[in-house]
Amino acid sequence: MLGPRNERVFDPNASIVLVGCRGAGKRTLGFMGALHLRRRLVTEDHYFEKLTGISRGQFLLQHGKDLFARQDVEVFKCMLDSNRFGCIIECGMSSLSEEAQDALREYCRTNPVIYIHREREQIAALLDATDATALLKADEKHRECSNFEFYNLDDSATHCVGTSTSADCQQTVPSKLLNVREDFTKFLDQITGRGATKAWLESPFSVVAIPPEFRSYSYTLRLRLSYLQELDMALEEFEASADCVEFIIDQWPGDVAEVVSKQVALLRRKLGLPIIYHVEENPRGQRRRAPEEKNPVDSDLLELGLRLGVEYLSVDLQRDESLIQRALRYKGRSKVIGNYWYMGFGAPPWHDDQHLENYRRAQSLGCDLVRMARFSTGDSPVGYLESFKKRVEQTIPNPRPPLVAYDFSVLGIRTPLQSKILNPVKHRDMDTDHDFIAIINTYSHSYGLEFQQFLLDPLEFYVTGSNVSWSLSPAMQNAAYEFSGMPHTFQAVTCSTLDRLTQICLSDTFGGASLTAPFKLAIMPQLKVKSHHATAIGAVNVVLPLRGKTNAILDHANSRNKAGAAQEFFGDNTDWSSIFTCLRRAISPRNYVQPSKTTGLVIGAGGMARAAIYALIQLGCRNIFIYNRTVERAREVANHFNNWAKGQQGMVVMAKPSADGSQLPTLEICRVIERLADPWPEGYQLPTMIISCVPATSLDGTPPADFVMPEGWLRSPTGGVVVELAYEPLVTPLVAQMYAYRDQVNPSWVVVDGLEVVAEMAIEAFELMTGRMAPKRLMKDVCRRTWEQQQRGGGDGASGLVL
Ligand SMILES: O=C1C[C@@](O)(C(=O)O)C[C@@H](O)[C@@H]1O
Repeated sequence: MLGPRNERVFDPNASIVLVGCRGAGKRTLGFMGALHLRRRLVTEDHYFEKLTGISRGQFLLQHGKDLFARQDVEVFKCMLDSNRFGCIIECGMSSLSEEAQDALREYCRTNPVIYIHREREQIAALLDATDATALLKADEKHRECSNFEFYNLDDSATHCVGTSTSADCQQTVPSKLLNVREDFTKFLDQITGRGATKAWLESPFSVVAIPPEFRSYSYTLRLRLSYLQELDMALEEFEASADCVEFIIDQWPGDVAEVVSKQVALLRRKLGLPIIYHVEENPRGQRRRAPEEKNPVDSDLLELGLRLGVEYLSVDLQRDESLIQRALRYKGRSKVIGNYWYMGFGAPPWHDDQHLENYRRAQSLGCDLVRMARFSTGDSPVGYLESFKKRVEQTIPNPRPPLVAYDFSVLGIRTPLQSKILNPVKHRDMDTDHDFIAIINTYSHSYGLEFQQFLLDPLEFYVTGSNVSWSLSPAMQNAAYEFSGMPHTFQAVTCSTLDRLTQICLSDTFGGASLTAPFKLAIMPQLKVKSHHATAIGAVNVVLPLRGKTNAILDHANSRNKAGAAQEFFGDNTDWSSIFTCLRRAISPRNYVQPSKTTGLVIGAGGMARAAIYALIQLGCRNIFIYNRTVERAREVANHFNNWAKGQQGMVVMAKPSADGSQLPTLEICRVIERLADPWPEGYQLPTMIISCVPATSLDGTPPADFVMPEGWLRSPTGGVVVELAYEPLVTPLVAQMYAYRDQVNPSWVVVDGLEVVAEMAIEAFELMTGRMAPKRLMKDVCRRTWEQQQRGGGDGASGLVL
């Protein structure tokens, strides 16, 4: 039997509609979404005024309630109709009327309509107490006239970006909406289908570029709703414990849709992993349900998962046909995993034709993956499963969905080596009675086994350059290897000749290296492949060997963590991306980049300054100023990027203010400021993003760069972000100045210190070099602790070989 047509794949540019109660956060999300997808934001209020010439309030006053209601619905329909593509449409209260809801239902056939909701108490607190209950009741109707939903999780906690000491959380980000933006933009990428392609194009060796089912080994962290409901541990503790998380719904609380939506939102935010959404048919410890009861409930729950835009929906193919068909019809951009579970005694052995038949059926239904698990009493030697997988490959034509297959017993999955992908694992602190399949296997244990069985190899990684003995990278990387069950080593090697570096790289056990001066530029000609970012900047700081058997990038990416001869190398630049990440994280919504207005300032003209300029360009900033003591060097850097910009499509032609105030078009995106005593250039906004790329202490006997900002340049009324790259000392003159300025003049400034940036660099380098998700919190913590030890003169910090 063939699967049904997928009814929820829309034109990638189809306008996205946001509906929901007042106070749910539609306007803010609409604004974020429009910026992210570079679309026009259409709001109902504004559209009403555009069409009628007066505001809704005025219309109501002038024409009375009935005429207003009529007009409102007409405007609403017209708004949807005339903005079918390229917009984010924020609906106001009109979406509560029946006629508007009919129009939305119709719109759902061609466009995503997202129901935005959040904690009911929060909405109620924002509403007038008299109408709160009625409004919230009416709001539930939005579920029936939308095809997606987004749970807008509270983001009111303050966040530490970088801290001078980890305890005091000095640099609190003023923006409360940091996480919301991250959550919502990822959600939009998922439902529009641009996420995977974007990740792959941006950085093919990044962790997110390869979906878990196409990685050489991948693991699924199994988390049950019943377990999560009782959890007394922060979800963050589960970070980097797998490649994806399987959320298993194994109980049905009264307000199940709310509970499930919230849990999905929490998992997304705290773990940042793709979600497999599974609805268990017969959960252990729960009462047995009759088919008439469980089929409609579970079918609705499956649809809820799809509405929440989960990456994978897990559907049991032994269940009711209409439930399966409904899930497939509604799947949208989610991938469907078709399951066959043989849970009890008497499961057919792997050489039984039944399994092949099952696989064929899953394939013809259009499942994206097939998962088969059978209860084993020791009746089926491991070789049988291997033969079955070979049979699938030999007898079933392509495209064959990836296969996940394993045996399990009363002790859980028999061996994590049985299935290469989506191996079930649990968290190390989870009691064994919480999951009957994962039971004892954790990610690090399972991944470690791949090395013990020689399927993967211990490798050597380095940070190298002429002055690396104080690098914090060895401590961070070695902690991350240990966490992930990898027997790799990472060391600092002081060396300054290319010959010596090449010797290191050509070793069969070379895994990759972080580079510092003098190699960032010198190594460029030796690299077979470079990321386009590295080419644009003209420098690399991470190299890794290419050991794939073919030229395919996927092959090279999946050959990481394996030894062998390598003649070719890949180079990337994580200096820019870590500055980018830190800026993006710290910028407040009021300072979101507006290409024609926002200005950035970079201090310095070395390799890091280039990376900082590139980060600003990638954030959309087109007015970048450079200040450097040696003006000539600043000019060279500005010329480099202005020339580069000429060759780029889509660089906005900017308006340059002329002496008489008129605007002249120009492609110049970088300009040099010659003197600190100069006033901020006329016609340009004051900078809201400032990155200092000069060492605070001198390494070579020249006087230290004790840079501080001229007060006149700091007058941005909305504040901004200052990123300091130096961390010796951590509180540089600039950081000290900004703390004082924030306390005394404008609290809207955010300061990101050098340790935050260097930890981010190490995190990104780890992910590029190993292809595994980094334990970010652990690495950040080790970074600060090691730095503190070094300050106290502890021996553990400074290390490394001199070659
Ligand atoms: O600046 C840094 C930090 C670093 O030198 C380190 O010690 O971790 C590694 C470099 O690749 C990076 O550019």
